[in-house]
Amino acid sequence: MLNAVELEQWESGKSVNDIAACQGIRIRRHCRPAASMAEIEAEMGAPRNILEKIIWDKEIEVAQGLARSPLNEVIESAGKAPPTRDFYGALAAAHKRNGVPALIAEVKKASPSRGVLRENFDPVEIAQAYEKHGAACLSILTDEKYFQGSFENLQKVRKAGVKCPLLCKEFVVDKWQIYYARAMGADAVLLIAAVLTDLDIKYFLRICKELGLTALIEVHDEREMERVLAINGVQLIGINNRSLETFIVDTSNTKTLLEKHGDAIREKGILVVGESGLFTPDDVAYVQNAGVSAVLVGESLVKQADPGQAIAGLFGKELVH
Ligand SMILES: O=P(O)(O)OC[C@@H](O)[C@@H](O)c1c[nH]c2ccccc12
Repeated sequence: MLNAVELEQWESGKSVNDIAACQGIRIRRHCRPAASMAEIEAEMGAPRNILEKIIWDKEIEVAQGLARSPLNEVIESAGKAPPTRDFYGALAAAHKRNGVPALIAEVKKASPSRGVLRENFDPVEIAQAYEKHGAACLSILTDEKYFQGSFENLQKVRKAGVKCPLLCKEFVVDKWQIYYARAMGADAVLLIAAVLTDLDIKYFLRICKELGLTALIEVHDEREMERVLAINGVQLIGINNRSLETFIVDTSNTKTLLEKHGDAIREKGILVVGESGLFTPDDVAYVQNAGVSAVLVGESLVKQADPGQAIAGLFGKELVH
């Protein structure tokens, strides 16, 4: 059986990377999960940027995950997981209640651009502090190699009794990861438009719908925003102020993209999340005025001695549930 991507490739005679390039996607796939990185680089050259490097490692990691936990088993455990919590609904309600963008607080130990953000990192303690201080939802980094996260952290936070809906912050390239995230307790998954073709996004959205997961679709530029707005069934769009290819952070990115597309977004009832590089109440007000209903924040909270208390500092007031 061919999957949707393979079918399109077979019908058009184009490779996955040709199709992606036609959509303006710069990230290539090696599609050789059993090969060594040296062999892959001999064929394709070195990865062109950090995001491409992460994706190349992820393709190999997913193949290893599949070998350990076959797809049918993971689908079965996803089916047995307790029901999802409403990620979209929690953001909309918190925004209304507090009059400031709803907070998705990120459980983030490290990142490739900033290194280790917090020594003595206790994911459950941080998650509970965020929840106590009014975060609407939490984002749990699961990538191990570049962010020092884990699926175990996601599972631990869920099992510790945290009630906020949880976003699995992963570099999704394969449906196996979506079922796995659900099996580990996720209520939402991130899909990155810089990495995924339109067909990938549509296919993954169907799987999310079937599992009751919310998809947060991340865009960084005009082209990605246009692609995502042309896809039916999108509920949540994240505008990343940080380029995952260059690490450059620019909060005016949110403003520029919403000036152009805000009307279309509102018409469709899509909520926008302002992501990355937010440190002060002024930063939050700036993206709020640009039109976001929620913000995704990691570094500025996780770096403080008390990440829960840091929330009131970020918003200039206490948030309530
Ligand atoms: O730590 P910051 O600058 O507050 O950013 C949080 C979040 O936006 C960032 O971690 C992020 C946004 N999109 C991503 C995709 C993959 C990994 C990480 C991210």
